Amino acid sequence: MDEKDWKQERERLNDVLDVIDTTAEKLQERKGGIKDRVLDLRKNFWEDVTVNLDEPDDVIETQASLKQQAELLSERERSHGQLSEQLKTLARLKESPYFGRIDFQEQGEQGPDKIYLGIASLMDEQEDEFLVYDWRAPISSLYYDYPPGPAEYQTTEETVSGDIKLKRQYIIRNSQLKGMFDTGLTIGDYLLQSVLGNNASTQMKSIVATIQKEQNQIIRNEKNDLLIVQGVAGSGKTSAALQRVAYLLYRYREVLSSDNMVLFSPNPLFNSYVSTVLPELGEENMQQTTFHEYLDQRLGGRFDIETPFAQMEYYLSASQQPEYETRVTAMTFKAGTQYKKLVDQFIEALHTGGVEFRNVTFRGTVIVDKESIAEYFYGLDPVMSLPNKMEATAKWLLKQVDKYAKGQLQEDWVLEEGQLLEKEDFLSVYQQLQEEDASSDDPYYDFVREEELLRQKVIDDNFYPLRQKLKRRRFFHAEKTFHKLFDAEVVVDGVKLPENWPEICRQSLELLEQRKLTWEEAAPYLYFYNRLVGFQVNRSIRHLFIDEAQDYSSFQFAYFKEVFPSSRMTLLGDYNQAIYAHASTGQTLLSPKMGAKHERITLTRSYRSTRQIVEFTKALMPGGDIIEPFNREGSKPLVTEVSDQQKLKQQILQTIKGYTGADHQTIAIICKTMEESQEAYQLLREETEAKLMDEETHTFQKGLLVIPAYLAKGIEFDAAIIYNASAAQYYRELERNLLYTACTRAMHELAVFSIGPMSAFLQQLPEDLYEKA
Ligand SMILES: Nc1ncnc2c1ncn2[C@@H]1O[C@H](COP(=O)(O)OP(=O)(O)OP(=O)(O)O)[C@@H](O)[C@H]1O
Repeated sequence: MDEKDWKQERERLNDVLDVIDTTAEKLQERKGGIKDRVLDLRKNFWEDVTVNLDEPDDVIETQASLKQQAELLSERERSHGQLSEQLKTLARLKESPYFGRIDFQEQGEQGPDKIYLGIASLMDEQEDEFLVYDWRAPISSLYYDYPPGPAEYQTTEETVSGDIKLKRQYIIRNSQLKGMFDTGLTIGDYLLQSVLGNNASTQMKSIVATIQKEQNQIIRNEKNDLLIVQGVAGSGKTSAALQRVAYLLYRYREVLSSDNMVLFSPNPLFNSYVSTVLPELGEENMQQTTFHEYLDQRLGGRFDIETPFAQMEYYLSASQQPEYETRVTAMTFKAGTQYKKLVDQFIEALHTGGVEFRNVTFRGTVIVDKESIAEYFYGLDPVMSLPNKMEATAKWLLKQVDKYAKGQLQEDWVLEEGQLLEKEDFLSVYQQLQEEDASSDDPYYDFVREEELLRQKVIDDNFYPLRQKLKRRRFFHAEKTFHKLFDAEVVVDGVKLPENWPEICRQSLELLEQRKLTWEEAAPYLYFYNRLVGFQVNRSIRHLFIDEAQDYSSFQFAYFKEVFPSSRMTLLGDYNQAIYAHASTGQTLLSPKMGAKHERITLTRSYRSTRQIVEFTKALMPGGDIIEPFNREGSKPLVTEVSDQQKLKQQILQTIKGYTGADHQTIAIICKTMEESQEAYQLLREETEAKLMDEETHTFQKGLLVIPAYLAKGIEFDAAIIYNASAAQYYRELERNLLYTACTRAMHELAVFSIGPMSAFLQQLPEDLYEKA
């Protein structure tokens, strides 16, 4: 690239910056004008409305006038809001107007078009030419998908073919052109190198300038309702998912908003970690939640729901406890399709009998007893669905309650309670009397009518909670009905039950009776409950994203499909990072055998860690040879065996010192469990400023952190220290995955310690992959 190129590019950049400035000035002026008008409108709102309530026609006219005025005001307020958004985007563009360019010669056209790509589009002052194209525009996909040479892109109407003559990248910071280079096949290894070489951040960054071709396939994917992404650790799954949200918001901006999208993420810490990416791109964040939060909203009032982390903690550290094996088998079995089949069969059987009902009582008197409810329920047309039967029964019961309530009107207690009503209630009775125009000349009539109204008020108030309960289907006992699933006499047809099913049943009942819902039972129970009363279907969600999808069970997935029937789904995950007990059977949502019709994209390139760290971590996994490191050099991981905890402490302190000296700003000591994290924290707290991260931690900070591996999921650190990767700690297959997950959090440095002999997973690694201390 010669001086002439630099001169031209600098001049162009200055021209674009001028346009940004003038556009911003114009918008600012318009915004000021609108603001004045909004203030005026608010001030004079009532003066500009004709208020006349004399005749019915006048009332209608007044209403129309009010509506018109309110619409005008909100329309102005909206344009004011939109202008503010546009100004924010311009401010972001000014900082760095574009990051790439392609010169594209369309077939049959003369001379190539210069297409500059940025985070938003910008037009020239005459508004007839794009100075910058939004990275999500159809033509921009050329930049991500092709090296120079023949290329094509898809618009909504057609495929446009041509030739890319040039592909160039820019580094523009603070409105200054700091660097540029022409690239070949991949989008500048150089730029990617420099981005990936930076220190880890406590917030995820947008990757629009360096999206890789295979990631672009995920971002712009529109073919299937179900997209499954299996990507190795650090391959950019989460990054691609977030850019995909931004892309969809752009592509369907007329019909889709951030409220129509939801991301299920592994933990609240992760939620805050990714929360800045979309705002950085000028988009609002989608809804974000965790599955536990979601279940807790639905069932939290009735049960104490175990968190997935508590389940994991139990799985990893309670092996000495009685009944451990039973519980672990339950974790696996209840996550799978066989258990779903069992629950489905159980629900089917409830069509003919088995639902437990409650007496409907009022002040200790049974209005309708449970036997009569059962008789009514099971007397309904057998072809009706269970939710319809529930609805019909609720209606019938409400009628019975109404009848009973009428009968109570003249009872003494009603009058007695009437005396205790609040002043406001008397006032409202009085007002009602006046409205009825009943305050006749006959004082006796007034007296009688007043008492009647007071009695009615007492009855309404007293029966309100009961009516609400009936509407919420509390006339049947969901929990007791569910307990029957674990009764010996449940008939199962074609379900492969685990050998220790009787023990599982006993344990399940014990837990349920204490109102404890284990993590493996939570989704099945909610599914069961909804099959009885009807699913609260959410049709407003159009796109559902599930990150770390390998951690969800097929039962949970089945639940998602019921609740979000109108939603497209993107599942992203890595089966090598499956760490929950149910994955021990080898089946996860990402397994190639997934039944539903779907498209599958596999990412094998790992961007997060240095080549040396990737070579080390890939060797930990069977089949890991498909993992390709991105070429970024660093030092080999360090593996150290020590004899006891005091030696471990010395070594870790020394390693931390080295890392801090090398300017690494986020250093994580990753432990197997929370229990071990507490131990590590106690060991180091006096000599360091370590912070302990737990389930309750919602934001992640710089510095030295002590964290269990399952909370570090999805997050990355400049340097990772594995606290104790000993043979005693990591030996089961899922612990291999846990160790892999922990090690793959490191971007630049990795140190693995072990008290006593190291885990067999490490022992089998070729020795040239690490330095041994
Ligand atoms: N195209 C890219 N350009 C720049 N950085 C990238 C790109 N793709 C991925 N990265 C970086 O690689 C790191 C890993 O990305 P991300 O967290 O999205 O991966 P992941 O597949 O979700 O990882 P894991 O499964 O290990 O949690 C991040 O720092 C991300 O910014």
